[in-house]
Amino acid sequence: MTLTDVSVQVESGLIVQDLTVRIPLSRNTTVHAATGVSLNVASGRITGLAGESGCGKSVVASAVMRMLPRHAVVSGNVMVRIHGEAVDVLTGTRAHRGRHVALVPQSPSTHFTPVRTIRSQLDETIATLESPYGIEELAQRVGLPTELLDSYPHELSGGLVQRAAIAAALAGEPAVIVADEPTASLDRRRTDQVLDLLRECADAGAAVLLITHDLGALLRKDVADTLAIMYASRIVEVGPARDVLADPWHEYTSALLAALPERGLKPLPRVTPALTDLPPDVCAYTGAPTTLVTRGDRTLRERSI
Ligand SMILES: Nc1ncnc2c1ncn2[C@@H]1O[C@H](COP(=O)(O)OP(=O)(O)OP(=O)(O)O)[C@@H](O)[C@H]1O
Ligand code: NI
Repeated sequence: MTLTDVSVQVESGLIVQDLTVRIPLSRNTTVHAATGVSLNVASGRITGLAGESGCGKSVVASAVMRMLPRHAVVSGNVMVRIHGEAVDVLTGTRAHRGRHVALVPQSPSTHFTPVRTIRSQLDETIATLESPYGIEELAQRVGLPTELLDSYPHELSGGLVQRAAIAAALAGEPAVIVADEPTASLDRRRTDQVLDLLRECADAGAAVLLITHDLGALLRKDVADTLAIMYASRIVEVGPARDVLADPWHEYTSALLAALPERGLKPLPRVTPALTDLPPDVCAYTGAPTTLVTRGDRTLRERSI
């Protein structure tokens, strides 16, 4: 089975098949923002998507959220399956946002407007999404003390605002939650709390795509079931998170792990190339022509010659 056959594995959840996104900047310059990205996230599971800044992680999130720039050229499939029924994200209506798929953003304080209380903004989300939940119920679910609901975003810590953002994401009972660097501005304790909360969301049935460049947190918390590693717009390997972290198959994954502070901060041997200047059909990391090869439950982009 290859990665492109993933649809048969996911009864409920998110399926990304061969997603390619090109963003024209000028007549001669195009950003190769995502190339042949295939990923699946089953209901009840967390799939981590990790890689350095600028490799295309948020572009994948934007495709799933239907938030790509209008002039982006997109091919491939993004589907949300709910009990076997598929919603085509790329061609369907925008109504799916918040209901089928919800975003937990990187900077929740920019997600909420500063001039209104958390309560009024959550109330609005609940009304817009016709949420089955009341505000107190949602606040309790994410561990946001209800007496803080009348605060303005700037009056709360980053961790608490992130909980409010997760409450907003849960309001529409989404089948899929895309968390794009949800712990980027948080200290270790609050990072761990948010990761625990995402685990609870998955345990309650959501398919969670967790975008991060913090492999250290994934190692520490063991929160992802599956882990995909992305480099210069392409997935270079994917497999059970524990296996990928303990025994990386791609040299880029090994380099990322060696660069962690707890592993000696070894500088990455190559800088990330500009995505405007990518060679076709070769791995930007190794320079070799590559194919995706699947062995058991792991897939690797490996040299084809
Ligand atoms: N709207 C856009 N217009 C033009 N280029 C874009 C746009 N959005 C993203 N890009 C480019 O696409 C590439 C991938 O960006 P993306 O934001 O997905 O990276 P990322 O992996 O999420 O990085 P980070 O970890 O810093 O968030 C980058 O080269 C970026 O400059
Ligand atoms: Ni990003």
